[in-house]
Amino acid sequence: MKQLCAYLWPLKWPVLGVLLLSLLHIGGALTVPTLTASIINEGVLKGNLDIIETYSFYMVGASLITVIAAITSVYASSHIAARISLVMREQLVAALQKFSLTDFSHFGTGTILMRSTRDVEKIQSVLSEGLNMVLPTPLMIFVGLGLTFYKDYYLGLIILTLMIIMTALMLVIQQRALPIVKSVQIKLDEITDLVRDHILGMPVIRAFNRSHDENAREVESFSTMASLNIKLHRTYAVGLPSILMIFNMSTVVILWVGGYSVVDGRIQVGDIIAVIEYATQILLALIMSIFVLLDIPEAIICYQRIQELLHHHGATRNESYAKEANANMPGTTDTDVIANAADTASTSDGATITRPIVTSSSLTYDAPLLEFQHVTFRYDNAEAPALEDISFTVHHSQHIAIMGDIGSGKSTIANLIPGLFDIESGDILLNGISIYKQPIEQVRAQIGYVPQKAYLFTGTIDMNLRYGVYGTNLPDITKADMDRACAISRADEFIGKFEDGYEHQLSQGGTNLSGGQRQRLAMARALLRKPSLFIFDDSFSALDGTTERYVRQAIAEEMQHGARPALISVEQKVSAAKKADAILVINQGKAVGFGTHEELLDRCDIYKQIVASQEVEA
Ligand SMILES: Nc1ncnc2c1ncn2[C@@H]1O[C@H](COP(=O)(O)OP(=O)(O)OP(=O)(O)O)[C@@H](O)[C@H]1O
Repeated sequence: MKQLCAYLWPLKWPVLGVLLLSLLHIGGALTVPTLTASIINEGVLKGNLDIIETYSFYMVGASLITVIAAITSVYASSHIAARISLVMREQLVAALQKFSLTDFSHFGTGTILMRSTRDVEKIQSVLSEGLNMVLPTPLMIFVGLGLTFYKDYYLGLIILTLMIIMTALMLVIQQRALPIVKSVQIKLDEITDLVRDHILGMPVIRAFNRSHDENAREVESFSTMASLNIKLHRTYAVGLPSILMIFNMSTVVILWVGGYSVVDGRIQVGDIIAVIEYATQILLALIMSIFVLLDIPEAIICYQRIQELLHHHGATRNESYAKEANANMPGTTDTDVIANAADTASTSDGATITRPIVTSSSLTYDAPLLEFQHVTFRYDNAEAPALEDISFTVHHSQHIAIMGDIGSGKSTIANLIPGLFDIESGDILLNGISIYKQPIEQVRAQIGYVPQKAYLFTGTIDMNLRYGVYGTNLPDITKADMDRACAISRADEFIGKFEDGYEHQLSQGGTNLSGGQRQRLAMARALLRKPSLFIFDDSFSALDGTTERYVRQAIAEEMQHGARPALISVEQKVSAAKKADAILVINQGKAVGFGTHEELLDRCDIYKQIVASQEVEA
C-alpha cells in the first residue's frame, strides 16, 4: 500500500480530480431517483403539474452532470493508470539494465518478458477500473443506503442484507480463484520460454525431425493452460451468476416489502420507485467493484512479481562499492585504491609479475593496463568454481591469447573483464584501479568487446555501428569513421554490395547476415569504440583464412596507435596464438601456464599437449 501511494503521490491532483468527479457523479445519480419520488408523490398523485415540470427540469440537469462527471472520470483514471504503468516500465528498464548475467539466468527470459509486458498491463487496467469504479463505491453505498433507511427502515435492512450476501460470495470466489491465478501466471511464463525456444531453435528442430515431439510439448503446455483457465472460469461461472441473481431479486423483494409499507402508510408509492433506483445504483456499483476486486488478487501478484525484479538484491560489487563510498564520504580515494593495488602476483606456473605503484598522475602506457589478481569465480548455484586463482597482467599494445580445452573457462575470463559477472574473490584491475571500485560504465567505456556469438540488433547497419560509441565520451561517429572500421574488419566487402549500404536493415540478432558477416560487423562496432582493451572471444573462427590474416594484421597495426590498445583473444589455433606476446593456458578453470609460445613449449605440459594435438590434426 505504501509503495502504491508512492506511485500515486506525484499524481495526487488528477487523483483528487477523480475523487471530486466521483462526488458529482454520485450526487447526480442519487438525485435523479429522489426527484422521481417527489414528482410521483407531490406531482402525479396530487395532480400538481408545476411540480412535475420544475422537478423534471432539475432531473435533466442532474442527469447531465452525472454523464459529464462519469465521462471525465473515466478519462482521468485512464490517464492516471497509464502514467503509473509508464513509471513502472521505466523502473523495470532501469532495474534490468543493472542485472548481471547471473540475475538474468536466475529469473529466466520468459518470466522477465511477461512481467515487463503483461503484468504491467494488468496493473494498468485494474488501476484504471479501480479508480473509476471501486473508489466511488463506498460513498455511493453510504449515501444511497442512508437515503433508503431514511425512506424506510425495513427496506434499508433488506438492501444491507443483500450487500452482505454479495460480498461474502465474492470473498469465497476470490479465495478459490487466487491459487489458480498464480498457477496460470507461472504456466504463462513457461509457455513464453517454450515458444521462444521453439522459434529460435526452429532450424535445429526441423533438421533433427523433432517437429512432431516439440509440437506435442507445446500442445501439452497449452492444454495444461487451457485446463487451468477452465478451472478458473468454472469458479467464476458459479459465483458471478449468483451475484447477478441476487441483484435481480432485489427489485422483487423491495416491491413486495415496500407494498406492505405503503399499505401500512409508512411510505408513499413514489418512495418505492426511489428505493428501487437507490438499490440498483448501490448494488450495480457493488457488482462493478466486485468484478474489479476479483481482478485485484491477480494484479497484486503481478505487482509483487514486478517488485521482485525491481528490488532484486543481486547488487553487483560495483553498486555495493558505490553505496559504501557514498556512505563513507570522504572515503577511499582513487589514489588510495591505486596505491593498494601495488603488490606482486604470480601465475600458477610460478612466473612472478611485479606491479609498479601507479598513481593517477603517473598513469602511463608502461603501467599495466589490466591485472587479474587471484580471481576465483563461480556461476550461480554451481558446485565448483569455473575459475580458480587466476592471475595475469596485460600491458598496452600487448596481445594476450587465452587457450585451453573446451569448457576450461576461456570465455568466462573474457566476460569477467567488462563486469558481466561478479567474482567470488580476488580482484580485477583496469588502469591500476579495481573494476569494482569505479563506475562500471567507466570500465566498459574502455573495452571493445566482441563476443563469441556476435549479436546485432534490429535496425540498420548504421545504427548497429553507432552502438559502438554509446556510453563513451567520443563524439558521434562520422561516415569516414565507419568506413575505416569496416575496412579494418573487412565488413566493407559485403556492405558495399547492399544497395542501401549502411542503411541496410538487419533483423533481430542480425539473422539475415551470415555468421562471418555478423562477426565482422561486431568487430567494426568494437573498433569504433576506440577502446584501450579489445576482447575478442574466439571471434576469428567465423572468418575465412585470408580475411582472418588481413583483419589480424590490421588490428595489430591499430594497437600501435592512439590509446595503444591491448588485445585479449580467446584462441583455438596454436598457429594464431603463437604470434601473441603471451599465452595464458587454462585447464579446468586454473591457469596452468603464462608466457610466450617458446616458454610454454619448455615448461607447460598442457600447452605441449594442445600443440601436439594440432600438429597431428594438421
Ligand atoms: N551461464 C553459465 N552458467 C553456469 N555454468 C556456466 C555458464 N557458462 C559457462 N558455464 C560453465 O563454466 C565453464 C567454463 O565455461 P566457458 O564458456 O568459460 O568455457 P570455454 O573455455 O570458453 O569453452 P569453449 O571453448 O567451448 O567456448 C564450463 O564448465 C561451463 O559449463
